[in-house]
Amino acid sequence: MSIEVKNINKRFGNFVALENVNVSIPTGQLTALLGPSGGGKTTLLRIIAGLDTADEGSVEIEGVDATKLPVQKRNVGFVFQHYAAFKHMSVAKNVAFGLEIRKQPKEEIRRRVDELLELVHLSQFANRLPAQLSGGQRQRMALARALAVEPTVLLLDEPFGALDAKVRKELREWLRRLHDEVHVTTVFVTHDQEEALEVSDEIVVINEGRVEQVGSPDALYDEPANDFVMSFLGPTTVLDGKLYRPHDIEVFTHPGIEGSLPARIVRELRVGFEVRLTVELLDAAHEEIVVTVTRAHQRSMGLREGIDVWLSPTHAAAAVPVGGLN
Ligand SMILES: Nc1ncnc2c1ncn2[C@@H]1O[C@H](COP(=O)(O)OP(=O)(O)OP(=O)(O)O)[C@@H](O)[C@H]1O
Repeated sequence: MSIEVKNINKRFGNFVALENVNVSIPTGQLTALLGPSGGGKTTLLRIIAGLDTADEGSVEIEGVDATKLPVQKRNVGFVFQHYAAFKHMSVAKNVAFGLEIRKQPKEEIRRRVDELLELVHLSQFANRLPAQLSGGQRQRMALARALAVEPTVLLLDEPFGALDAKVRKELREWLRRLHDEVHVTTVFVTHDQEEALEVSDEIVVINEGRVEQVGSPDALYDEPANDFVMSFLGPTTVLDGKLYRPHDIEVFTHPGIEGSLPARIVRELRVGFEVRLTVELLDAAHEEIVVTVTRAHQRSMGLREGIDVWLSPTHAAAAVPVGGLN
């Protein structure tokens, strides 16, 4: 393991920001800290970096107890949402900065900067000033600068958070490919579940200062530990006291499927290729649930407002009890 976080507790006054947090972050992987705003992700990242100290607990980096080590001695690289570049220095100089203060030979620095700029696809902008770059290019420069000193771990706090949705999506694909090339142990904070599912090898879900679940994107999606994790990863609906994903509920236009529940379609809403059907159960409680089907499926089955249907979760559906166990 590259980073071992053990029994971390952190309070700000009376407020508990992290409670008994234990996380093992594997070497060479891309790990996401995922969770809602205010959950404690940044606080945990800052404690790993040495920018903040925990009240209790320890942090080990590559087998070394780093709990009391100052930030400069941890050999970590960071990139934050708003990256503070040296405005008067060229892109190449910004990337070279960490190497120059370490007094590396000039030729070696030039070679390394060229290599890094190529890695982040900024070679043609080497002589520009940071203000002459787009937001996405600036974040790529920040990554090159953080990688220059060959950190043991790279810590990214919502590095693409301030960018528009399209650039964000491009950069997350780029980050994945970059990581496949350099394999540096990377921890990145995000509140965007799609970003975490798409980019990471491992996800740590953090909510209200506690770790809710740790696992691969597939494990989290297929076997969410509880209703919080399941609903944080995407839309859900309640059927028979359990939480399901709306596309995991099958709709039949005839009765007779064992365990299926009679219902009536009360609304339909088309969103792109899918159709969200609001369906009212024909029981005493008249609960409304949401089912999604493809447009083609809706057409072929004639699923329209007002018709009676029968509902049954698919066999492979992930399901957790509502208000389920942690
Ligand atoms: N220096 C501080 N003093 C007091 N409270 C703080 C301090 N830093 C963080 N907090 C509180 O600790 C909680 C966790 O904050 P943190 O920034 O770690 O959350 P987060 O999960 O990273 O959220 P976001 O995605 O919004 O950045 C928040 O309620 C925040 O207000």
